[in-house]
Amino acid sequence: MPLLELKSLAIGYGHHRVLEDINLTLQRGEIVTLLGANGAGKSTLAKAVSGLLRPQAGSILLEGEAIETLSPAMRLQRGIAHVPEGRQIFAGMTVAENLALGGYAVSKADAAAQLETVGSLFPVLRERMNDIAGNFSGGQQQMLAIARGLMAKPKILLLDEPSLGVAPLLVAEIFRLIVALRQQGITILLAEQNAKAALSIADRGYVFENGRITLSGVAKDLLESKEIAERYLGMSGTTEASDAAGAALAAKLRGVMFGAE
Ligand SMILES: Nc1ncnc2c1ncn2[C@@H]1O[C@H](COP(=O)(O)OP(=O)(O)OP(=O)(O)O)[C@@H](O)[C@H]1O
Repeated sequence: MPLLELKSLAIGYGHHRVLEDINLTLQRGEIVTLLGANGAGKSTLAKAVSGLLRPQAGSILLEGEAIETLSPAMRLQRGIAHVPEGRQIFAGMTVAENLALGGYAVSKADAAAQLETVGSLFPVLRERMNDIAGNFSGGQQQMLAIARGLMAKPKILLLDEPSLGVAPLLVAEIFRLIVALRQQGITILLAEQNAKAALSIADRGYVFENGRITLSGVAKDLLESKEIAERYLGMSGTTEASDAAGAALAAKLRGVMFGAE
């Protein structure tokens, strides 16, 4: 049974339908990336999973149990933590205060244990516990946002554009950190515009276009397919689609684009 399963999900804002017929699975221990251009609906999907948006149709199953009617707080208690786009840290508060808020839903003992884990994952935060978060660089604020999410002891971490507004050197560190989180047993759903970086650490990926998933597959195959890279992921200069998997995906892409397999 998948850890998380989205079935025929439709999501939107009022009468504005953004996503239609979304079917997606997340297995325990996976990093799965959501790819697509600006406005493709990646954040919208993340909000529906964490409960900030109610789906208009379809279901969301966590370990086989429907959760689409649960509040965000209840989903957090069940193990889904959302690290939103733009970080949304409490800029006027200290690092320690931000982390304490992240741990509000777990027991004191769990929060203390998570604080230890977070401290060892982010030495830079441990050293600056009493500093005001708003004075941090973009990358450090992103680390704090991830750390705050971890304080809830999640099974699933929804990371929305963690590389946005972060200096290149720190971007690499953040992606390394995501891999380290998976090694600690956390399952990750990663929405990213930095498709190449996301696919290079992910197990699988889903491509969003025109409100639907137009393509999904093993991250390595998506990364190696030149056609997909150029047409769907906005990347150029990647290597030829040299193997059978890449060619198969390219054929599928032609099917998607021209309505024939
Ligand atoms: N609060 C809102 N009310 C109405 N429409 C919205 C709202 N938030 C997003 N949208 C619309 O939903 C669509 C998908 O936006 P979304 O933010 O999910 O895309 P995205 O793939 O995450 O892109 P980005 O990386 O730019 O955030 C867009 O057309 C956007 O204008």
